[in-house]
Amino acid sequence: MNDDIIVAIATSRLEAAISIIRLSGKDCIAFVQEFFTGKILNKASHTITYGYIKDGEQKIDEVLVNIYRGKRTFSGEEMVEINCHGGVYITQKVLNLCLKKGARMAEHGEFSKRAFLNGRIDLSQAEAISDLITAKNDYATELALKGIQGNISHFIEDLREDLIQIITQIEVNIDYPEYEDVEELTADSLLPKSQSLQKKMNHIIESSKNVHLLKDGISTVIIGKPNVGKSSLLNALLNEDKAIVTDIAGTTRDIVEGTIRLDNIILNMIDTAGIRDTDDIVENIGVHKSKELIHKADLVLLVIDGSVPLSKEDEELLELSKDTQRIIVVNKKDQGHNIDIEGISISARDNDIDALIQEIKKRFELGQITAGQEDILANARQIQLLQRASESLDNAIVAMKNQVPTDLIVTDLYDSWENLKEILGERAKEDLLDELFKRFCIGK
Ligand SMILES: Nc1nc2c(c(=O)[nH]1)N(C=O)[C@@H](CNc1ccc(C(=O)N[C@@H](CCC(=O)O)C(=O)O)cc1)CN2
Ligand SMILES: Nc1nc2c(ncn2[C@@H]2O[C@H](COP(=O)(O)OP(=O)(O)OP(=O)(O)O)[C@@H](O)[C@H]2O)c(=O)[nH]1
Ligand SMILES: [Mg+2]
Repeated sequence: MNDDIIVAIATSRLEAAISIIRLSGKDCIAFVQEFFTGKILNKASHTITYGYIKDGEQKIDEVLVNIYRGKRTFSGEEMVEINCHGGVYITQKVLNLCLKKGARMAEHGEFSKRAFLNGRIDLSQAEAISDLITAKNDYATELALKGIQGNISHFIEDLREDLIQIITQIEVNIDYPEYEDVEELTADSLLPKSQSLQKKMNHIIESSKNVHLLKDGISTVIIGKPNVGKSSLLNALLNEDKAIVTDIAGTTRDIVEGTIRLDNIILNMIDTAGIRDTDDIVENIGVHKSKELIHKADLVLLVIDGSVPLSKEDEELLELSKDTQRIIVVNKKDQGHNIDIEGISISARDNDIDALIQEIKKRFELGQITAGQEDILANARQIQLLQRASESLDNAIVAMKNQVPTDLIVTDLYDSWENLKEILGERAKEDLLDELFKRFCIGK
């Protein structure tokens, strides 16, 4: 099955100057030679040849063809790229010809999947390729590029190296209890090594936790009692009249969303229904949703009307959001503030929101994450596996402290080992791979 020649349009499917049609699989150079006038059969790898794509005697397009001989290619097997004219129709025509001649349409991410299956890259590198394509800011691109170069692979390998040393020390002792050079195997000698390894793991887990903020943006919910100016704030941040603003309390019923970029920070904002006790059924559903969102969000903007004294509803919201990452926004500054609370003063109506923007930037100085910190995981899958590795190691540590027989300790250590392997996809099952590569785009 892996001998199939797969084909896909590898460029944007819009009208453009040039499109690349990418093929991968055994003997795909000979395959393309059948309908290409340039001579590529005996050309060296990584060369470009000019000619025409022909369907029988019929010229289809004037093209350049790149050939890549296995295994040193993107997919780790023989590849061809046809650079045709970038019209939507002409590109489709060349693709259809490849299909007619016997290639099959590539699935999402199948070129990268082959690169993985052919051993050219590991799973963390494959994920990084996908991340680079979907990256929306500099942090995300830098992180993804490091991942492609094997940054994650390397520090996971280092953890594995530490772990295997501990395991070996125990195994050698089990197998050759009389062997003289074996470091004396007491909990005293294994424990410090295991603890320092666990510390390394936990450090990586901690520093990786904010990565989703940087890659996917900060989910930001705007809450407050009715009429304080939540929708006005959303509109001011978005710089457009997206949400309806009126002086009627209870204007926003359902959530309104919008995304802005503050330098490299992406805010995915949600404007909610003002929170109050109400008999209106529709409004009540909105209020319920707003309360739920408070605990799901990465950032809560609690809006308070500063022109009037703090009300019971404000107090409730202050209490409800007190354990979240929260900014108290005191609105209607233009009317003069008549309130005693620490917060950021703004006037949403007059677009006077700079202080708030500065505060958000200060709270999320995400640049630090990539600048200083080298060892960072890229996604929830990887973090979860490292967490499991750390938990298994913890079991082993507890066992060591309790002088449990070493052959039992080894079982936990192997568990830890397996989880580390899975981060790089070494144990990944077929269905997991399918699931992962489905998220890639066609042609990647
Ligand atoms: N035309 C074209 N442009 C492209 C790609 C491509 O496949 N084709 N890429 C695809 O995404 C990216 C570049 N990434 C690539 C990664 C590895 C190899 C590759 O051939 N690797 C071999 C040989 C490396 C070498 O010669 O040193 C290897 O690693 O063994 C090629 C492209 C972006 N631009
Ligand atoms: N003076 C003044 N009025 C404001 C300011 N921001 C909003 N308003 C007014 O306050 C009223 C309510 O604004 P909205 O943005 O609809 O308030 P909301 O919090 O979304 O209200 P609900 O959706 O009903 O919960 C409108 O009349 C706005 O023009 C401000 O900074 N200063
Ligand atoms: Mg509103």
